Amino acid sequence: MSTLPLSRDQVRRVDQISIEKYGIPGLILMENAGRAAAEVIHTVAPAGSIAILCGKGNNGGDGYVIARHLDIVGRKVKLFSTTGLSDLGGDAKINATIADNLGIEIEVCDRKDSLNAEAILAYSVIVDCLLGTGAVGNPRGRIADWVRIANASEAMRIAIDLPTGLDCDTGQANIPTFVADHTITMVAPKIGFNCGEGSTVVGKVHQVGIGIPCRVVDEAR
Ligand SMILES: NC(=O)C1=CN([C@@H]2O[C@H](COP(=O)(O)OP(=O)(O)OC[C@H]3O[C@@H](n4cnc5c(N)ncnc54)[C@H](O)[C@@H]3O)[C@@H](O)[C@H]2O)[C@@H](O)CC1
Ligand SMILES: [K+]
Repeated sequence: MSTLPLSRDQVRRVDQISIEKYGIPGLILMENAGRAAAEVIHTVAPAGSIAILCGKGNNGGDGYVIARHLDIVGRKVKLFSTTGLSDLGGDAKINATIADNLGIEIEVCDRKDSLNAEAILAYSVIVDCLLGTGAVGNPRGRIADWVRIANASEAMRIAIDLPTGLDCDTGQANIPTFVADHTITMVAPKIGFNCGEGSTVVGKVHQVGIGIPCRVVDEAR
């Protein structure tokens, strides 16, 4: 696995080259990402209930896969999503549908008055699948509200790919930024983890492979 940090554009190019040039379906990459992340979560937080906060992009898609694999190993897990099934798309929708079909609890909070801070605060682990490499600028709307709720909780906080709010390239902590105890990052660490305020919000970084060979990562540099 490559340990050289990647920029936002580079890591997105890695995914694009894998899918378009080498024909690895995005759904397989997401499955590998979610399964690997679930294994790390089960290791660093071997007990306790787990809330997974999902945005509407593929970072949220990872969250539905993570929920399924944690459910398989018997963990109490609940998904909180900013977006209902009918408004999701692509691989995120497929994995949300599977989670829903399996009866994994999903609470959709698509209105300001349905934020449900108490419900989230009841969990001992909070997993941030709100924004990943598709994020631009300060987290907005419900995503910002949930980051603030998570940061105020006493739960163990785990970010998937990168903490929501952290600029992947500059390490600027936008307002608000999820302050993680652990960050489980796909393919390679991101440049922003070690510059700006990055090191103050990523916690312990765990790098996981998602089935992309090193030479594809090199092509994207
Ligand atoms: N096929 C792939 O490309 C893979 C992607 N993966 C995951 O997907 C992530 C990237 O997914 P996406 O490109 O869908 O992007 P994101 O999941 O980061 O989010 C994009 C969505 O967030 C919204 N958004 C952007 N900035 C915002 C802000 N500041 N406040 C509120 N909403 C905002 C956008 O309108 C868009 O709907 C990666 O970080 C990784 O976790 C992994 O599953 C591996 C495979
Ligand atoms: K995230």
